[in-house]
Amino acid sequence: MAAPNQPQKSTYDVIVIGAGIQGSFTAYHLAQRHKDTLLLEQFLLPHSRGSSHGQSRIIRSTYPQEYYSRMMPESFRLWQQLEAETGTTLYRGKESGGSCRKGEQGELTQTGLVVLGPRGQPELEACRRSLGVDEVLDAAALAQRYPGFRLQAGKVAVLDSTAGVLFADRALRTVQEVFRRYGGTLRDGEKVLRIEPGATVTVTTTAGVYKASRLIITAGAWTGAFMEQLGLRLPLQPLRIDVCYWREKQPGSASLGSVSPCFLTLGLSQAPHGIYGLPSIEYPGLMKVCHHHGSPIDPEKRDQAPSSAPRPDIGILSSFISSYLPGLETQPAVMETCLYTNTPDGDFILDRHPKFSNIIIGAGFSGHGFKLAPVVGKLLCELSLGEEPSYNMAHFAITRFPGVLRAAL
Ligand SMILES: Cc1cc2nc3c(=O)[nH]c(=O)nc-3n(C[C@H](O)[C@H](O)[C@H](O)COP(=O)(O)OP(=O)(O)OC[C@H]3O[C@@H](n4cnc5c(N)ncnc54)[C@H](O)[C@@H]3O)c2cc1C
Ligand SMILES: O=C(O)[C@@H]1CCCC=N1
Repeated sequence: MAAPNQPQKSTYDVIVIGAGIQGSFTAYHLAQRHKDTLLLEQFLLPHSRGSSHGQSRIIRSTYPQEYYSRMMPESFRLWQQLEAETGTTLYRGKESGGSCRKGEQGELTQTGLVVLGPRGQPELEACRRSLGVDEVLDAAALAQRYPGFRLQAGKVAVLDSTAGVLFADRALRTVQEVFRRYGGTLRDGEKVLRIEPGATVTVTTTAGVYKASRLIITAGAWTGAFMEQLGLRLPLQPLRIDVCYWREKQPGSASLGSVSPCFLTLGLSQAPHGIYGLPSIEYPGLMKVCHHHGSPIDPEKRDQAPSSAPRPDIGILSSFISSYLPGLETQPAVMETCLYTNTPDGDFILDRHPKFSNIIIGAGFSGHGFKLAPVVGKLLCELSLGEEPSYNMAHFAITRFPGVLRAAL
């Protein structure tokens, strides 16, 4: 809020639209580099209407695609740097300390992560290679290590012992605090209504008009609508995700609550999009197990789905749980909602607008962007400052989608 009788500042070096984890980390990098930065958020913070809310997200080194696994060491380092800068614990994993400790969040465990799938499945093999390990665990080896899991015939597990759980809400709050500490301006409860491109970009919100020589759009599930305004039809599909928490049949008996690893599946015929799970943080005794997919949704209407609407995800999860996690009940005890914004290939969009090179887009995080937000923010910052990005950006380019450019120009 500007002081009474003082005109509100309206000109910045850079404006970032959307204070989810991607916009907040982008703004953090810009402010750290002494750019006068305005971060705009439509909702009052904190809010639970986008993709970055909730207590937990998986962080892992392993990825089937090497262009993501190559970014993970830097991402781990930047998360640790933020922890050190603020004296805040942001995740529980091997690097951040021992195996079991009592903290604000209760009894937490160094989790690790197992990737489950058919023996020899190409993406599972790529995950194994990304970790530089030879070993795969069969059913007996996995059960010995993690008694809650029952691997089905022909399936194996690859262990990523670097993996852990990020405390998502706390991470978001922390990065925004540091952004402000570096001199950045965060205005929440202020929705962007219009963008006028040009050498100086003009941004009109519900509360004011701002100008900057650079603009970054990280508006999550709302990004597609902005892009239409700017002559681009990006293939972004918002999905409504059922976030499900499952109770142990006998509390403590299945070693699933707080002491299980994270997991994700690849190449299971019963769940081609994948299923993933995390030990309990938000609800003691419940395990978070979700389908890596959901139903198409307009983000403005996310809460209008009738409670009687079919929930195919629950059937897929129940069947997976009865086979692989038999210590859990087969109906969820708690269900919440979150949004993914998917691209057709599941890769992010991190690029300049093809016509307006001072407008940068960070979108399409396809349900796996949180862990990489420190690096994504750095890349979006570099793109906006006209610098050579630190990583090869070919997989994140807008031009990989035919037809998008023609619509723009
Ligand atoms: C259930 C679930 C589980 C996940 N699990 C993992 C995981 O384990 N590991 C992992 O790495 N990733 C995970 N992800 C993915 C990760 O959370 C997302 O990729 C990430 O949060 C996307 O952040 P974002 O900043 O792009 O979007 P958002 O958080 O949605 O931020 C966009 C912001 O822009 C604002 N905005 C939009 N329009 C306007 C406007 N007109 N004016 C001003 N502001 C505007 C929105 O209000 C919103 O706050 C998961 C996602 C979900 C939903
Ligand atoms: O990115 C992650 O680790 C999670 C689990 C796998 C699917 C998506 N999100």
